[in-house]
Amino acid sequence: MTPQDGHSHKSGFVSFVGRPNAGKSTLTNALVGTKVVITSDKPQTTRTVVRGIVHREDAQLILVDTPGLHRPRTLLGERLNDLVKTTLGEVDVVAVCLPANEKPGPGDRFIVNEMAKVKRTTKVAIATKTDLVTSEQLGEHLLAIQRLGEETGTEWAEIVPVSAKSGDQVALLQDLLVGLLPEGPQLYPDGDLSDAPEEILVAELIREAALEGLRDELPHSIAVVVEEMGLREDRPEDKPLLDIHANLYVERDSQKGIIIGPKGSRLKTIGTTSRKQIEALLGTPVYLDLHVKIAKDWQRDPRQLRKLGF
Ligand SMILES: Nc1nc2c(ncn2[C@@H]2O[C@H](COP(=O)(O)OP(=O)(O)OP(=O)(O)O)[C@@H](O)[C@H]2O)c(=O)[nH]1
Repeated sequence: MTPQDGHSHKSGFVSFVGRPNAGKSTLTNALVGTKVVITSDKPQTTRTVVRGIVHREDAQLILVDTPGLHRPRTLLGERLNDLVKTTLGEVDVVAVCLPANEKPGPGDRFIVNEMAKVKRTTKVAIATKTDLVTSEQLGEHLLAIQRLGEETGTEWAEIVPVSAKSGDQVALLQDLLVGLLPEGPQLYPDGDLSDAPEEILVAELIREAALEGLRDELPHSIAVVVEEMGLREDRPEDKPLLDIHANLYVERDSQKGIIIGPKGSRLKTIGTTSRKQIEALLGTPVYLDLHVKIAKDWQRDPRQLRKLGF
């Protein structure tokens, strides 16, 4: 955190939100550039998925995904909404992408409203795709963004116009985002990371359903791993079915009994509840095959922890 040469190092998490096609992925790639890692399944917490990491001498900027916010209309119930809010609360900066060639609409307002509810996270507005508009139109757009902030009670730390396509202002945006991060050490080593964000979200939804109504130390003893996930073959195109095989790990036999419940009733509820949420999140009917297993004292065993995704 305080290297000998006196320069501070910053690190932190930034989440790009915005409705579909707002330009989040393109901007992520533009920021991350070619020399660094894109997409990984390494969760900061169990709720966030790393999309890309910007490695700099002075900072590490970790771009993470916010599940749920992309598809507000298919969200089911409050739990998924809570999931979104928790995720936004866990990052340092949340940046909403608002394409310059479209007027901010109800979808944008929904997202900015959700952002406004999360007090501690710094909020940034990014006007994307600036190459598609004239400077006059861009001026209008920036004013509209400012108004959207005022109307929703959102305080923008920055409003930044950028074109990921032409590269215009991308470096400036990177500097501004780094400037908003707290001091901190490098959090991720360089290296290849694979992409499995949906498995992690699915595991998290199952874990949440399993935690419902549990008290004391048991919640910390639960981990969920999605072993397999794939569309079932031989299904008609308009009737897809997603097969998910997942294991729910507990530490002790007695905990297994609690999770399963009388005649399997609790496990059944966990399966039904989480299946509905997964279907809402992924937009596909799901067949969920869920098993409870014992991983003895997994919290104290680094190898097991790694296997369980921690
Ligand atoms: N002209 C122009 N087009 C862009 C720019 N950024 C993104 N696009 C285009 O806009 C479309 C959507 O971009 P994405 O980056 O996939 O948007 P997204 O927000 O990640 O979309 P979802 O994954 O659906 O949430 C693509 O066709 C991009 O090529 C830009 O700076 N300028």
